[in-house]
Amino acid sequence: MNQNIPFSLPILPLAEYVLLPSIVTTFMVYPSEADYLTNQTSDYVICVPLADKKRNKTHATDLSQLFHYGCVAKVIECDRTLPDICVLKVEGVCRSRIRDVSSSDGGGQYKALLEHYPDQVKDLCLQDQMNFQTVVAKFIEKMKYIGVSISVLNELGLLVDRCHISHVANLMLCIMDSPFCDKLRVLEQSDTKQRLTQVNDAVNRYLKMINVTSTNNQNEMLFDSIRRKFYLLQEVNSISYHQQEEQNYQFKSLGQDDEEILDLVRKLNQAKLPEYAVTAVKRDLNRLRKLPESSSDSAVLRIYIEYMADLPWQNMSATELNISSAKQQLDADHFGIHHVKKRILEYLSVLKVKKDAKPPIICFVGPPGVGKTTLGMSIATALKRKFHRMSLGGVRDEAEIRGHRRTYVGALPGLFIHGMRQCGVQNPVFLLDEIDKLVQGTNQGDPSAALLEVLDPAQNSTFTDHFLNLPYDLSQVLFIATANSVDTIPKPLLDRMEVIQLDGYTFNEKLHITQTHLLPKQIKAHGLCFLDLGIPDQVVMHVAEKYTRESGVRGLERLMANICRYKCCEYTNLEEAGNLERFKRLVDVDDIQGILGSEPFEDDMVESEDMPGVITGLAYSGSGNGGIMFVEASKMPGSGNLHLTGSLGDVIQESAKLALSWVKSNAFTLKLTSHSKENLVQHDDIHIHFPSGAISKNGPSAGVTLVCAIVSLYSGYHVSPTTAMTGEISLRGRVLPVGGIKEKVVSAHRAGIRKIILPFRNRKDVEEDVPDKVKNDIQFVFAKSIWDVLEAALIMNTSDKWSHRIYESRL
Ligand SMILES: Nc1ncnc2c1ncn2[C@@H]1O[C@H](COP(=O)(O)OP(=O)(O)OP(=O)(O)O)[C@@H](O)[C@H]1O
Repeated sequence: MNQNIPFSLPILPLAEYVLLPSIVTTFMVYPSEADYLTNQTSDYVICVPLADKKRNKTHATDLSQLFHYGCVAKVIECDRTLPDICVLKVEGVCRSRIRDVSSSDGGGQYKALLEHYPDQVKDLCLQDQMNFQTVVAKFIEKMKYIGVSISVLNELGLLVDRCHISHVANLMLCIMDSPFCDKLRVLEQSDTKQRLTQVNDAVNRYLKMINVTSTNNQNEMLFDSIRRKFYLLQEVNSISYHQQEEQNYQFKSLGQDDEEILDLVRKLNQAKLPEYAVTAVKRDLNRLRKLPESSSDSAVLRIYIEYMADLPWQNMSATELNISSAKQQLDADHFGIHHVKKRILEYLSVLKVKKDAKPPIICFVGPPGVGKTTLGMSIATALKRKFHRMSLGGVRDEAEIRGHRRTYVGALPGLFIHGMRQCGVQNPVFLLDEIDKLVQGTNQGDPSAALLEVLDPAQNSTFTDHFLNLPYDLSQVLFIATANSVDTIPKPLLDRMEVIQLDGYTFNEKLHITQTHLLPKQIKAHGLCFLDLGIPDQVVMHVAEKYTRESGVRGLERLMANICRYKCCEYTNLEEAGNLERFKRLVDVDDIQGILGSEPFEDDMVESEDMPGVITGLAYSGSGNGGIMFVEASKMPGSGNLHLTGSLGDVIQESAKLALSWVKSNAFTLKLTSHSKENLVQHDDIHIHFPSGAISKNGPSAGVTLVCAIVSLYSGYHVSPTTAMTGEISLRGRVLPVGGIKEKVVSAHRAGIRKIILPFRNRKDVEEDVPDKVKNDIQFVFAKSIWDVLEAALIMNTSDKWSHRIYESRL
C-alpha cells in the first residue's frame, strides 16, 4: 500500500456503484465537485457508496446515507472537455472505514476521517488460494465456451497468476456485474478469507445462472450482454491495472499470444534475467511469435527460451553453515577417514569465514567404493545446498560440456547448464564424478579443455555455453571432483584441484563400516528392522576375507544385501509354513556357504618351501588392491638371453633388464664369478616368470625382487618365504620409493608375511598409514641400496658375506 495516503480525504459519494481496490473506472461529476476533489494536496479521494442507492443529483449528499466503508481512489485523469460535466478517471487503491465526516467549506463538500485497511494475503492459506484459482479457471472455461474473446480471457488468466488474489476477486465481482449488496458486503469485509469465500459463492451463483437460463433466446441475450461487458471492460481499461504492473516486468505479453507463449512470458518474468540476457531473449521471443508452430526453428527457439526461463539467475539456497553440525553429518555418514573429514571441515570453515572465498576445487582420489561420491553428498547436506552429480566417465565430446550451437538439429546445452536448470538455484554442489575417465584426444574437441574454464574460479563467472550463447555465472557453484587415479587426469585440470587421497580400507575398518553403516542400511532397505537380524563380527570378517577382493566396501555391501535377501526369503517361507519358531535371527559362519555359495577367492598364502630363485614381491593394482606376487627365475644353457613371461608391461620388462645388468656388473663383488671380467651369463639363458599369467603386471616396483631372484638363483642362497620386498632400482643400485605401501603391507600381512623390505624413503608411509596391529606383527627393513636388500633377504652365513661392498659416494 502506498504509505502516503492521507487519513483525511474529500468524499466522492457514489450511487449504485461500489468501487473496489485496483479497479480503474470513470465517473461523471459536476465541475464544481471536480474542482473540489482535484484541488487538494494529494491525488486521492474516498469513494463512498450511498447505502440506499439513490444519489440526489441536485442536493448535497445526505450524510446518513453514506456507507460506513469506502474505497480510497487515486485520481488518474480529469477530463473537462465536455460542457457542464467532467469525466474523472480513478483507480481503487484500498478499503477504508469512515470514522468521521466533516464539512470542509459548508457548501456541501465533505471530508472523511479514515482508517485504511490494505489487502493482506498472509492470512490466506495455500488451499484457499488454490480453491479460488480453480473457481476462476472454471469461470474462464465457461466464458470461452460462450464465445468471449480468447485474448481477453488470456489476460484474465495471466492476472490470476500475477496479481494480488483479492484484486482478482474484486475484478471478478466487477466483471460479473454482481448485485450492489454483494459488493457492499465485500467492501466492508475485513477478513480476506471471508471475502474470497463471498466472491467464490458469487462466481458459483453466476455460473449456475448461466447454466439454467433456459430458452435459446434468453441464452443468446445473456451471452451477448456478457460478451459486450467484457469488451467494454477492456475498452474502459478496467483490467488495465495489470498493465501497470506489467510495466515492471521485463517481458510483455501481446494480445495474439497463444497459451504456450503466455506461459513462457510468465516464466521469463519470474526468472528475473540479467539485462544482457533480456535483450537476447526478447529478440528470440519476437522471432518465435513470427514463426509457424510446426517449423523446426520454432521448436529450437522454444527450447532455448524455456531453458533461459528455467535457469536460476537469482535464486540461491539459503546456506547457514554450522561447522559442528557439518562434522556430525560427516561422522554420521562415514566411518573413519579422519584426515579426509578434517580437510573437509577446514575447507568449510574457510567458506564460513569468507563468504566470497574461492577455495581450490577438492578432488577425492581413491579406489572404487571408498566413499568418494557419498562424501560429496554429505558435504552438500552439511551445507544445506542442492546436490547434482554428473558422471564424466566416457565423456568424449567437448559439446557435452559446453553444449551444441543452436544451428545444430537437436541442439542442447552442456552438462553444466543442464545441471543448473535441474537444481534451480545458483549455488548447488556439483560432483564431477570420474574426472579421470574423460576421453582425451578425440576428433570431437577436448572435453578436458572445456572443463578448464568451468573449474577456474577466475573464469567461471562468465562461462559461455554454446547453446545459450551468453555468459552464465557458475562462480557460486561448489565443485567437487572424484577420480580413481591422478595419473590420467590432464595436468592443467589437476593443477586447478586440491587432491585428497582416500586409501583402501583394512579388514578391521571394513568390519566397522559394515556393522555401523552398511548392515543397518541394508536391513532397513529390506524391511527387516522388526526381525532384529544379527550378523556377528566374525561372520562379517569371514565374508570380507573370503568373498571380497576390493579396497572399498561396495562388494561387501552387496554381499550384506544378499544375506538380507536370503533371510527375508527364509522368513517368508517359514511364516507361510507356520514354522516361524525355526527362524534363526543370528547368521552363523557355517551358514555363509549356503547363502553366498562357495568362496570365490583363495587366500594369497606364502609358499611353504623356499627355493633359490623364487622370491616374494609385493604388488599394488591401480584399483587399490594390494597382494603378494611371486617371481621365479631359472637358468638354462644358452647365450645370455633374458626371457620374461607373465603378461608383463614395458616398465616391468625394463626393470628386469636393469636388474640383470646390475647383477652382471656386480657379479664379481657378489662372488658369483671368479674374475671381474667374466660374463656371468655367458653360457646361460635366464627365464623370469611371474605366475598368474592372465593378470597383466606393470610398474617399476618389482626391481629389488628381480635383483634378489637373479642373485639367489646364481648364489644358491635362499630367501625365506615369509620375507617379501618391493622397491624400484636404479642402475647404480639405489632403491627408490614406490606407491601403494599401505595396501601392499596390509595384504602381505594377511598372506602370512612377517618381514618386509621397503625403500628407505617409504618409511614415513609405514609410520603414518599402516595400522598398528599390522606394524606390530611385521619386521620392517628400510633399504637405501640393493646391498641392504640382499643382506636382509638372503639367508647366508656371516662368513659368506660380501667384503667388497661398494658404497655410493656422497660427494
Ligand atoms: N567410510 C565409510 N563409512 C560408511 N560407508 C562407506 C564408507 N566408505 C564407503 N562407504 C559406502 O560404500 C558405498 C560406496 O561408496 P561410493 O559410491 O561413495 O564409492 P566411490 O568411492 O564413489 O566409488 P567409485 O569410484 O566407484 O565411484 C556407499 O554406500 C557408501 O556409503
